[in-house]
Amino acid sequence: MKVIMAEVFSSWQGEGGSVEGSAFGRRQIFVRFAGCDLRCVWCDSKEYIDASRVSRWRYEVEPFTWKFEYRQNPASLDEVIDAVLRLDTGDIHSISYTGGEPTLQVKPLKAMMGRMKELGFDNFLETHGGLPELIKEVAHLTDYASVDIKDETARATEEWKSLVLREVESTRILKEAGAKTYVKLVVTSETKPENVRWYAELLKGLAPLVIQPMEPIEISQRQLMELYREAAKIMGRKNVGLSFQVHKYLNVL
Ligand SMILES: C[S@@+](CC[C@H](N)C(=O)[O-])C[C@H]1O[C@@H](n2cnc3c(N)ncnc32)[C@H](O)[C@@H]1O
Ligand SMILES: Nc1nc2[nH]cc(C(=O)O)c2c(=O)[nH]1
Ligand code: SF4
Ligand SMILES: [Mg+2]
Repeated sequence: MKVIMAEVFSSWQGEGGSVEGSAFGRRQIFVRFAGCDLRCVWCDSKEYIDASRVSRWRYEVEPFTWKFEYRQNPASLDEVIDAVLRLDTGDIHSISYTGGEPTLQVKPLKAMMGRMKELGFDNFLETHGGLPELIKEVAHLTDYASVDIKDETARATEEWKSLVLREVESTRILKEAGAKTYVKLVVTSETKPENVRWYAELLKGLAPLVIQPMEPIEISQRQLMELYREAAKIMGRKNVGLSFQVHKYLNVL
């Protein structure tokens, strides 16, 4: 089976804060799929969102060395799994599937998740959740899920409100399938408190929320805490947390 890959590397999970379902600080092998159907203005993986322009993928040869080898796309599933297994250091909490949007290539994603479970690994899915029909295909193989809600300021799509509703639906599907799931909201200084209140109403009783400032950070601490408080007032004080992209500060992948 073929898949359009971006990269495979070893790191620790740098996002997620301290809510249930987060794997923040855990060792992971990251499998980054090429291609995305959204266009978040602040996306830090822009070079991978047009799959047709990702002619080759890279895999790290040894953890934390920044040494890569390159292969042509499309990759075979077996070569991707080999690249993952050679990075297994015996302390791996879970395999992170990210992108781009991993669910867009749902057939190889599903096959790979099934294979990694057989090999004894847990699966961590990082997704925008905009495609609940595809989430349904992999929910039973997902141990952990981080589902983004795209704020209006991300300008991810013209159909922003319906995207949010689909993301909430994906969260519901993952929870019902037994995946430990949290929702991540990237915020900017332009994020409207009324929008955060809307997301919080939708998520209340469903899944915890982490609020993650867009990098590079431009939102003030005061604004950030105001958004936090609005969400916590609706969802409950134990169901909201902050998340930062810590890997960027520590200069790891
Ligand atoms: C590159 S995305 C890939 C997974 C999926 N497409 C998604 O958006 O959830 C991985 C994570 O990085 C976050 N992210 C990307 N660029 C960011 C930035 N500039 N600041 C903060 N978070 C960012 C996304 O919100 C998402 O949670
Ligand atoms: N260390 C590290 N943690 C991450 N958490 C989410 C990431 C992603 O790009 O999906 C990511 C990433 O690229 N590196
Ligand atoms: S959904 Fe994820 S990969 Fe796609 S543009 Fe937004 S942040 Fe980037
Ligand atoms: Mg990233």
